[in-house]
Amino acid sequence: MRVALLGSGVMGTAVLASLVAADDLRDGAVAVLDLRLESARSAAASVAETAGERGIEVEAHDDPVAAATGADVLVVAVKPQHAADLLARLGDSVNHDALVVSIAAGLPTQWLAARLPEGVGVVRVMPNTPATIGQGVSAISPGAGVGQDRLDLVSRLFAGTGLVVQVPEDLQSAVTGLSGSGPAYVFAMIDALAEAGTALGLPRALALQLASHTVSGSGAYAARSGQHPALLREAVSSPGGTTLAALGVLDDRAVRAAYVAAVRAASDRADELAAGLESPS
Ligand SMILES: NC(=O)C1=CN([C@@H]2O[C@H](COP(=O)(O)OP(=O)(O)OC[C@H]3O[C@@H](n4cnc5c(N)ncnc54)[C@H](O)[C@@H]3O)[C@@H](O)[C@H]2O)C=CC1
Ligand SMILES: O=C(O)[C@@H]1CCC=N1
Repeated sequence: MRVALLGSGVMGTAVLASLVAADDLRDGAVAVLDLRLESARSAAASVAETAGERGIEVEAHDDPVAAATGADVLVVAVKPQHAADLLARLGDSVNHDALVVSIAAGLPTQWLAARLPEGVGVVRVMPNTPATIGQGVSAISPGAGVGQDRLDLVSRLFAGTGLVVQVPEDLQSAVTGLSGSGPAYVFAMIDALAEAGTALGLPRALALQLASHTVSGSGAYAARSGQHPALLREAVSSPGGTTLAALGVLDDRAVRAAYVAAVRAASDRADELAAGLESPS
């Protein structure tokens, strides 16, 4: 199998690590494309060892046609605003039986399909940055005419990013608002908690360690325990104790409502990105 990874920024590089870990790629090839050849080279270098062990050839390109030619699967990993330009540059280099997988926020499969040769299947995926350490979550949605076999292939190719779930495409903006952008909300929380600890006299490095492990441990506990988070929160909150004093402050400052509004704002922005797209000329 030959895969073309189109865009080797933050997410493209994380997806590349997952691609080279997939059994479907054994003895295959990945062409990594970026306008900035240095970026493509550095992404390729980041997986060189694993790729070498698995007989996968990884090439760096700055020419879209050279990268896309002969690819069975093409992964679009440029910013949504750059996708039209990228697809136009691919010209006739995309095989009619190829599968295009887009991780770009907001871009509908129909919009992508309209810019690709007839018959090319499109799958939309929304990963998140913890994919970099294989602990992300990727939501996948098939476009028109994409069957279960090709969806299963995409699940395998993204398995190295972490959990893979399937959602109808009309839920992709909601997914983007929650898990796609979500790591940023959590990192902002870690930063704030660590700063608070430092202000209370903890050494900065220790405060950061305590904050990030509290978040990762709580996330793993919530995911694995099967208990509702309200019950887990209650188990921390002794009557008349320290936790309820803190939760009272968060309630006074409407932190819960702020999270709800933040996720909605991100989801609305994904819809806006889609609404702002031009029709193919
Ligand atoms: N960063 C994140 O947390 C997530 C990003 N995404 C999506 O992933 C996509 C990529 O995002 P990032 O990796 O964060 O962006 P990035 O800016 O880090 O990477 C994009 C790369 O595409 C390259 N590029 C731009 N135009 C190109 C073209 N015409 N041909 C070849 N290369 C081109 C740029 O040089 C850059 O290296 C976006 O569509 C974003 O919506 C999805 C989920 C999470
Ligand atoms: O901020 C963005 O637009 C991208 C999509 C999801 C996370 N980052």
